Amino acid sequence: MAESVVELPSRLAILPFRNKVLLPGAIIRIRCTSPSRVFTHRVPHMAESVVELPSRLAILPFRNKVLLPGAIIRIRCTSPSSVKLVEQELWQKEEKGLIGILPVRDADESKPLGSAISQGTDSLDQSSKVQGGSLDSNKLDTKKQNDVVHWHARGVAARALHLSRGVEKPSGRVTYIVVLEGLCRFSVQELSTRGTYHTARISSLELTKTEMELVEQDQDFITLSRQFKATAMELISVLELKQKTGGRTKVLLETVPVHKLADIFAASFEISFEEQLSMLDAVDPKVRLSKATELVDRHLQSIRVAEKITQKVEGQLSKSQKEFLLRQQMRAIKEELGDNDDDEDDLVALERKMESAGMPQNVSKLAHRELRRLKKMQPQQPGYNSSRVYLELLADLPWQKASEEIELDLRAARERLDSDHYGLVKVKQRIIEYLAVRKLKPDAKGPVLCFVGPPGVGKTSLASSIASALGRKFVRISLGGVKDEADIRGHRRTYVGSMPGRLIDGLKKVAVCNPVMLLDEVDKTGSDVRGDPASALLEVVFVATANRMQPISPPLLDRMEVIELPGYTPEEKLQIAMRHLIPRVLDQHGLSSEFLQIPEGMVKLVIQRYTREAGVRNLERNLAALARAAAVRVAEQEHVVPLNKGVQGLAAPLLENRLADSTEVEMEVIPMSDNSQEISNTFRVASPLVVDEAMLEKVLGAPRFDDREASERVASPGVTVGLVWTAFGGEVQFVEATAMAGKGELHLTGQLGDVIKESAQIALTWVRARAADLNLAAAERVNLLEDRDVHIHFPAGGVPKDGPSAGVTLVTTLVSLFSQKRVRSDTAMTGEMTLRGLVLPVGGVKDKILAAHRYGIKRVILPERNLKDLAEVPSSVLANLEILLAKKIEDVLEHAFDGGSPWRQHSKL
Ligand SMILES: Nc1ncnc2c1ncn2[C@@H]1O[C@H](COP(=O)(O)OP(=O)(O)OP(=O)(O)O)[C@@H](O)[C@H]1O
Repeated sequence: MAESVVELPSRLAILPFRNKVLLPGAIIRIRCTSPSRVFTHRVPHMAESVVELPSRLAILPFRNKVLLPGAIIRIRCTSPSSVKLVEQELWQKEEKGLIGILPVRDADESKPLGSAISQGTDSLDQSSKVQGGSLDSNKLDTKKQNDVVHWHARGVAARALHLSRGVEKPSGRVTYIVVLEGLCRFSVQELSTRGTYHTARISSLELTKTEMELVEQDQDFITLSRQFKATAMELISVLELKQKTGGRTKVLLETVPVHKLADIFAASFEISFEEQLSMLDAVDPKVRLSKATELVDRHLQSIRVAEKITQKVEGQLSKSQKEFLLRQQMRAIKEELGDNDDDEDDLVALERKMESAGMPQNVSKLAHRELRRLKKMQPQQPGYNSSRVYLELLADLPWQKASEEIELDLRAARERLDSDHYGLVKVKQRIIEYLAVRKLKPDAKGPVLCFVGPPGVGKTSLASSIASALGRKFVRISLGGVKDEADIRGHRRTYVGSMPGRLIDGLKKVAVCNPVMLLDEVDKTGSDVRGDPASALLEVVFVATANRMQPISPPLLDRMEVIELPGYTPEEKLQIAMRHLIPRVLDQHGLSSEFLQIPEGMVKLVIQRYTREAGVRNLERNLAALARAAAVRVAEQEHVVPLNKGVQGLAAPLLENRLADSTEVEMEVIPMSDNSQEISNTFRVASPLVVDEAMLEKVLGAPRFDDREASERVASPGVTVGLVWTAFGGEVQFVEATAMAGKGELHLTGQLGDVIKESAQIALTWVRARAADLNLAAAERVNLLEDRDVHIHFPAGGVPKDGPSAGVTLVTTLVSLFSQKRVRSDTAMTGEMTLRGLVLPVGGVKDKILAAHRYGIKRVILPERNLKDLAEVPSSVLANLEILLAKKIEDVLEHAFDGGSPWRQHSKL
């Protein structure tokens, strides 16, 4: 490979590669199987200037065709005479082979043109002199004696660039394919036959070098060649644009002598035989140039004309195509609008839609005024579109369409609520009362019910139960994140980019005027949202949901009747799971208890180890994950695919084949119907899959929660277990404090509201003021000094915590920090405190106690004045908890520490 230059011989054996290229430097391994053809190829040397012609040449006649100098042509020789010629003159002679190509014209063609020779006899050795002009001759072939052909008196000497010999036929016949390159003109002095082919005595018609030099100085020649080159250049540029080629031709133009170029160009055009002959006869370079210029120019013009025509055609095509596309689009849009009538004017259609929309009179009046305005407008005019969209919307709204309110059957409604929801006794009772009032006084504008509670406690599903009890459609409108009231109410129509509000959108979506509309997350709207939708949309029954009451603006809250849904206890969750969630989840995954069983014990584990929420949303998700895993397993079971009858009839041969010959079973897709029972029956399983602990871990991962968390967190002094209330319901929160060198300042971290910051300041002041009463060793007392900063942190939960319920927790944390005594890890507390140490009651006690229960807390310290709230707490929860009541902060401290308070004596209040 390193050898830089390879010396090539002038002739090489050629191996053809079909659709493949071997590049220099590449290495390739091939298998040769075909009986070989032998190819040889000579690399052309365009630059070779003068060819030495012998005085005699073997002649290959070209019927009605001319080979011009510089042209390259590929011919197949099959006739015995030409095969013989190629064999003897080219194949055997290797590189020296030159032959003469002489045009012949069929005798029956019209009169010969230009110089021609006649070869009059069929005798082998006979020859005839050229007698100027043209002469008829009989062809040599004795069989065709009578066929008269005209031999042209001028020809072109050619050499073979490429020769290939075809495989010999059984008959012994061979064929040759020859690529010939025309070299120079000659004239025939005498034509004779040698064996089966002709030879001729010839003389070259090429100018000698000196003659050529003389011509090149001729002013006419210079002008002509300039003209030719310019035209040729123009042609090349045009072709280049069209085909992105031409680079090589440009090079030719610069390197090849212009009189040769004339031939090359002429040879590449499709011109008549007569023109080819006259080109061949143009021995004078000036004549040749002017003829070639004319040809090139003609070609150029014809390309231009052709281009113009295509452009015109293309233009017409694309215009009609464009129209077609636009029409298609218009039809699609019309279809979308439910308006298939192609010819109908859009506005007429709109008007008709408005007529049938059943708008009340005042609306209809207004709409028609708008329509009149619209009709006068141009579609391009600003405002046209918004006006149209507005009218479309008006026409689309369900002014008259209503679900027929069924006679409200309170007993059925109660049954429905009961069957859909476990527990929630008070909530359901309140809903029944609400429905009863509606029944007695259907037009009464009842309050908007607002379900408030943490996520996943059933707010949405209660609202949808109300809808089905009333026999109405249900639509949920999410108000989360709405900042601008216009988002709900809609923009003023004149506002650019105005849109209907979410309520109107919702109405359009359900397409009835009296749905039950759930305003979801009213607490998540900006505080300036205050309108009263119920007063505008009288037919609609509104129900709202919120996670917390506090952020709801008071005017809005005023119009709603709040029903609080607290979180569930683990026992309630278990019941909800067994009775509602598991059947629903199985159903959703096309399974039944025949396939998957989740025992109570396992559901308990899911509740304890994988969820710690107030509602059942994550519990439902985890159960769904188990069902998915089971569905996969069922689908994978190989031996249990007996299909039910209906399907079997259809798929039996396929299945039989599959089962017979392979381990892979391709199952038929069974159309899913609403009735999942039917689907389940299509497979029969030997035994159901029963979820165990191993499967829990495999599917749900390692347990996410355990009861040891509290004891681990409070292992060091300065940490306490507080109970707080968040948007997710009650939560257990570990409050941590530490002290360090500083200026006696208090640092607080965690997402905290102002009230808590105040509580922390009060707590620190209170403890520092009573430093003397703390039963502390000198070393520990150091933490209380004024050169110490205190840092308190409320970790975990990205939920801002506010509300004044953390006072007692903060004091306990600080006392633990300063006394270096640990609090009890099984005890959680809640309560606010005054500067003087009195414990005040707090809200959300039920939720907080539920949270403590979820976390496995055993003791809860509560303000004494929250005692009454315990009535709300399910007894199953209370049975597992020790409730300790505190009146003063000292009571809290007494209960919080192992072995009593680190207090020396109760301080005087
Ligand atoms: N008491 C219950 N009995 C039966 N299923 C319940 C009960 N409570 C909740 N669920 C079920 O728990 C799932 C979550 O309930 P839902 O979507 O109504 O919660 P939500 O309170 O509206 O939550 P969010 O505030 O996140 O919208 C639903 O599938 C619901 O049917």
